Amino acid sequence: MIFNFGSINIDYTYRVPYFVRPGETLESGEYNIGLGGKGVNQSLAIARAKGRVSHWGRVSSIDAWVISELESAGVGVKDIELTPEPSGHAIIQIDALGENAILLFSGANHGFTQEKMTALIAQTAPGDTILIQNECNGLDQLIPLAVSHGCKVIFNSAPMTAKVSSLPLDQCELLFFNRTEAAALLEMPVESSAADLLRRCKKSLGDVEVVLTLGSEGAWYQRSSETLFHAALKVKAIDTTAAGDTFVGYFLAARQAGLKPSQCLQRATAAAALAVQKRGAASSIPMAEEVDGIIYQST
Ligand SMILES: OC[C@H]1O[C@H](O)[C@H](O)[C@@H]1O
Repeated sequence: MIFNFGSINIDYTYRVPYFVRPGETLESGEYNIGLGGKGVNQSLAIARAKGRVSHWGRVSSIDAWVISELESAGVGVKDIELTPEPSGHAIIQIDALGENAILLFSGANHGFTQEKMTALIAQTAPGDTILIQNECNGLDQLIPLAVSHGCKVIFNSAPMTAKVSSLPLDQCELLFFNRTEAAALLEMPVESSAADLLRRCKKSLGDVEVVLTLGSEGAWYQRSSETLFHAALKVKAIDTTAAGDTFVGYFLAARQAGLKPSQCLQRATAAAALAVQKRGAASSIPMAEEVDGIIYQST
């Protein structure tokens, strides 16, 4: 079982010709409300990939429908708390190239107490996996707590903020970064090559496993002296929202099923290629059969 300590957001998505500029009022011709949040997207991706996942989260009681939606997708929901605070939400602009710009309101995602985190970790067993992104509060407490309980911590540093550099990342088992996140954390130029970023990761984080995602280029996996690359499938992106989350979820479900890192990369890149061809966050995450199909066609 993967326990995902993750955000739950309501996404308000607007298609725009370009991202709105300071002082400008820009009209959007298309608008959609849907389920999102990096945490929820990753839980759904694990479940759609046929992995076993239980979501730890907080959402407003007004948005209790989220729980039914996750449950019917196969995500464990018993530790999702309904709150009096407003849910986290995101205002997402999608431009003509399918790229996104996201404004985030944390809401209930930032209401975890130390007591609650201790209770969540207390129900795990040594060897369990805890997945974390950077949209909930308390990570500086949760990571050491999970590690001291014998859990394996997997961290996706999205969205990147200054606090990530103060987290005990060397205590994690596996880290997912994109190029911008890795460069910020390692204090390197964003134009740095993947090889340089990975070399610096090894120097700073030792033998922690690292997956470096490079969007339409592909993704790297590194562990000790083993380094692997898998190229992305060439597709036309219409909406890149949640592609990174889809990648993380599919990679972890494949790992949970005992596949080799090269196969985890293959499934994750195929799933992300499908996700960018659909609109929305949670709604764009493919089912395992679609991923099987695209892998079959491309080999
Ligand atoms: O990664 C995509 C997600 O980022 C933000 O958290 C939005 O909620 C969106 O669903």
